[in-house]
Amino acid sequence: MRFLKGHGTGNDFVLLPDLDGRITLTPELVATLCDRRRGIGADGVLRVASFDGGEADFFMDYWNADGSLAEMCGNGARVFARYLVTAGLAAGTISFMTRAGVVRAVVEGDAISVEMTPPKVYGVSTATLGHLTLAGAAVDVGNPHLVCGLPASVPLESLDLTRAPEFDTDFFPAGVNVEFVAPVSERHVRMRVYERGSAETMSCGTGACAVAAVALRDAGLDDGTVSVEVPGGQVTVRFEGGECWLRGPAVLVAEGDVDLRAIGA
Ligand SMILES: N[C@@H](CCC[C@H](N)C(=O)O)C(=O)O
Repeated sequence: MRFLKGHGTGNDFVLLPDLDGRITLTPELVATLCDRRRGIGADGVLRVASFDGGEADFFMDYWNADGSLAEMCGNGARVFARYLVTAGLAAGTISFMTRAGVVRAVVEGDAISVEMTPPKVYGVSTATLGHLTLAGAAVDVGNPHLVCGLPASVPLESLDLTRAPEFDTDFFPAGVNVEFVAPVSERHVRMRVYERGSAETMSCGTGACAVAAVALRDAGLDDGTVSVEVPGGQVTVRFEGGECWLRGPAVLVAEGDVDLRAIGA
């Protein structure tokens, strides 16, 4: 099976070109491909499929590393756009379908901007990590997020994210991505994330949008740009006139063929 590997600020993906619809993905196949020892290794899989609906020519079929489906992946969308342009399948402003609706992407040199579902801050819940329980803002970015601000006494680097944070499953019946945030200034934050279905990742685009939305809300602003530092680099999130744009680097690093029998799929 032909694949490419790409990442956006260290959030990495196996891309499977499948414009003729020959690939049948299963949770087991996705989990095997994403296995960092037995497979290729990635935080998720992006199947590049055709779309026939008029609004877009392509469908971003995103799967988390554990084989679960998610509505949206912001970094994945940037890597998906990088693939379409590199493969000569699209140029200029690119539109493609996701499970959260149509997405527009614009290539700006090394960076790619993607128009995201405008984040909706809709409630308050908690996450528990060991002995630390934190209140957080629930944010919908097409997929669910819980944005937890850290007290100044708890350094971001000190968190043990090798284990999943506990959360209120009545509040988030479909699971949640949990962001831990340390402010740098009003419009500059640092974050780490524990992703639903992928564990700790180096970056999360929808998570950055959720965190930026909470930062702007806390500053009493509707519009503005927030810089979000993640372990894998930096992205920016711009809110303007009701739109939300995620911008950051997206690169393809390899391509090849994976032997499905050898990886036990
Ligand atoms: N890394 C992604 C988010 C991927 C989906 C997430 N794990 C979920 O289950 O909602 C991003 O860049 O947005």
